Amino acid sequence: MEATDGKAPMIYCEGLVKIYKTDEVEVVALHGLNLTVEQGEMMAIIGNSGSGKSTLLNILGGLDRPSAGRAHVGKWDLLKMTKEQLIAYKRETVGFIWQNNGRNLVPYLTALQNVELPMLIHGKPDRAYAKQLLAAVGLERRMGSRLTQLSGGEQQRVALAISLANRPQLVLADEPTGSVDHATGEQILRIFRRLNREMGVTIVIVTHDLSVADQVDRVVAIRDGLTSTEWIRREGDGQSDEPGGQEQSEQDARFGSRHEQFVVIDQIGRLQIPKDYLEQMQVEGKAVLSFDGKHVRIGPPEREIPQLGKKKA
Ligand SMILES: Nc1ncnc2c1ncn2[C@@H]1O[C@H](COP(=O)(O)OP(=O)(O)OP(=O)(O)O)[C@@H](O)[C@H]1O
Repeated sequence: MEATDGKAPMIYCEGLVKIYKTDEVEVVALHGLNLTVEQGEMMAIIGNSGSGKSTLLNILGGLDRPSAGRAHVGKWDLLKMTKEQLIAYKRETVGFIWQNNGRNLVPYLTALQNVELPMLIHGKPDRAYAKQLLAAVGLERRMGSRLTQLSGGEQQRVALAISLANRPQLVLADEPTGSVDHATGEQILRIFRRLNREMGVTIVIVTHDLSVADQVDRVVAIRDGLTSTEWIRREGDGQSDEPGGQEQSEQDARFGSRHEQFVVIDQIGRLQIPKDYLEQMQVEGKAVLSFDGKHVRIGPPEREIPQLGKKKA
C-alpha cells in the first residue's frame, strides 16, 4: 500500500469487484474500482443512479462483503476480516449516516439519549462527550427534546452527532442532504467541514447533490462501477467563478470554477471515456491512438477494420 506522505491512506481500494447474484441474474455493481482517500480528507463521491455508489459505501462500512480485489480501511483488510473483526471494525473505526435518519435514530428517546446509546451499547458511556457533540452540531439547547419534537434537519444533525459517538476515524454519509431543504443541507455540510477540520475525522459523502462539491476538497465520479473522473480543489482557491469551456456537462460547469478536473487512469493504464464522447467520435470497440511526446489523441479508425475470421465474398 503506497501513501504519498508516508502515512497509510484511510481508504485504499484497488480492483474492487462486487457481484450480486440472484437465482436468475448476476449484477456486476463494481467493476474493479480504484479509490484512495487520505486520512483527514473530506471528499464526495457522485454518480448516476445505479453507478455503484451505495454498493461501495456499504462495503466500506462493513455492511456488505466485496467479491474480489483489495479494500483496506485503516488497519483493516475488508476482504479478510472475520465476523468478530467486522463487529469491532463497525464499532471502532467507522460511523455511518443515512439519508433516511430513521436508521440512525430512536424516536422516543431524547437527542442526548440517542447520542449516548451507541456509547452504552459499547460499554463506554460518556455523557460529557455526548453533550459536546450535540453542541458541535448546534443543538445544545435541544438535548432534552425527543426526536419527534425535532425538525428533519435537526434530526439529521443528531444523526451526525451519533455517527461520531464512538470516536470513529472515518464517517460515511449516504445522501446526508437528500431529505432536507437546500439551506439545511448547506448547514449540515458546514458542520461536516468543521468536524473534519477540528476533529480530523475523514469524511466520505455519497451524493447526487452537486452543491456538496463546494464544501469538499475532492469529488470523485463513479460511472458503471468504476471511478472515472476526479475534481480536486485548486490550491488557494477563493470564491472565483470564472466560466469554463463551451460544451460543459452540469458537473463540469458546477466544479469548473473551483476544482481542477482529472481523468482517472488505473495501475495498468486504463481510463474511461465518456459514452457521449465515443458517440460523437463514432468510436465503437476499436480506436486509433497517437502520441506527440506530451499528449495522447484518440480517434476513430481512418478506414474500415477488417473482420478477422470472415472470408471475403
Ligand atoms: N442487493 C442487490 N442485489 C442485486 N443487485 C443489486 C443489489 N444492490 C444493488 N444492486 C445493483 O447494483 C448496481 C449498483 O447499485 P447501487 O445501489 O450501488 O447504485 P447507486 O449508485 O447507489 O444508485 P442510487 O443513486 O440509485 O442509490 C445497480 O445495477 C443495482 O441494481
